[in-house]
Amino acid sequence: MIGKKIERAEILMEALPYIKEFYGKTVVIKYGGNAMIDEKIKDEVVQDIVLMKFVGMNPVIIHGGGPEINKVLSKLGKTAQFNMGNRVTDYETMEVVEMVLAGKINKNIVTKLNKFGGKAVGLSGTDANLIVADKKYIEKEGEKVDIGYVGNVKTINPRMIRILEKEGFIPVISPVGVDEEGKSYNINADYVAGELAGALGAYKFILMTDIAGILKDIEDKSSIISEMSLDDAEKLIDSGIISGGMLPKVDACLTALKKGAERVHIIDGRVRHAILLELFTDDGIGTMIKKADKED
Ligand SMILES: Nc1ncnc2c1ncn2[C@@H]1O[C@H](COP(=O)(O)OP(=O)(O)O)[C@@H](O)[C@H]1O
Ligand SMILES: CC(=O)N[C@@H](CCC(=O)OP(=O)(O)O)C(=O)O
Repeated sequence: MIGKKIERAEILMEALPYIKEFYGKTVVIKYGGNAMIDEKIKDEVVQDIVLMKFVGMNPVIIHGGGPEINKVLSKLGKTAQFNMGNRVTDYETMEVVEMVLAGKINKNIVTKLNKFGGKAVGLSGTDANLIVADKKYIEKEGEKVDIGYVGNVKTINPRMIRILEKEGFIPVISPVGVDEEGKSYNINADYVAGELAGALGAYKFILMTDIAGILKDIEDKSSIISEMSLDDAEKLIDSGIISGGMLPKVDACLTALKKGAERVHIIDGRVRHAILLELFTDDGIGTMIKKADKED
């Protein structure tokens, strides 16, 4: 299978015609917790990202870490609870979320990028007010449900990202937002990534998860849809084919496209060299969503 044996150098040979097209362009990569299965795969992912930087692209990483948060909560005797894809976040949970995301996971990715020759800087939404948030409520049967310290992205202030990009750094961002009073909020990393990709006008927005892409039939891996328009994606949501954990992802993709990103891709981050294969091979490995059918 493509992706199993092919090595970075071979992919790069295929990538050569694309490299000029990507030069100086921002590529936002959402690295989901379920795609971070082991240190070896993580090492390979970060090496591919360093390579992207070396050939002139500007990768910006926004990471998740849901499974790791669950692990720490369970050690503290707390049960993880979700409502419409959002973790119900009381004060103690918020402290854990911030420690795990902005502390453990962020620093793990930054350290790896630096170890493999990149210059990475870790940020959370509180740094330079990068992600300004307000409290999110869930609407259920006409009622507003309070789910604690969970935020909506209100504004993205991308100035710090631009400064870091210009100086050759790779920004690594945790999905923690801050409000005007300095209160921290937990935000689903897919949503933050979509808003960030939109605000940065990303040339590519890549979501790395633990499934091949958008499937017509969730039981059948071969039913992957390799390309679709924004309208197609909205129809698949309405028909219920896109559901569960895929919903916030596709929502994030649509936000990114509507707010300024050019192309979005959903890929299986556990596949070796998944990002390079998606960007630099004609067929790609996942699902690409673009604004309209007419575009090339
Ligand atoms: N049409 C679809 N195609 C692919 N996956 C889907 C679809 N509809 C629902 N899903 C579900 O979405 C899940 C991906 O979301 P999730 O597990 O929350 O990812 P992550 O942890 O990376 O944020 C898949 O594992 C699958 O169960
Ligand atoms: C509000 C909310 O649900 N926040 C998420 C933030 C982390 C995340 O999104 O991580 P993944 O990308 O690995 O799922 C959480 O607490 O799990």
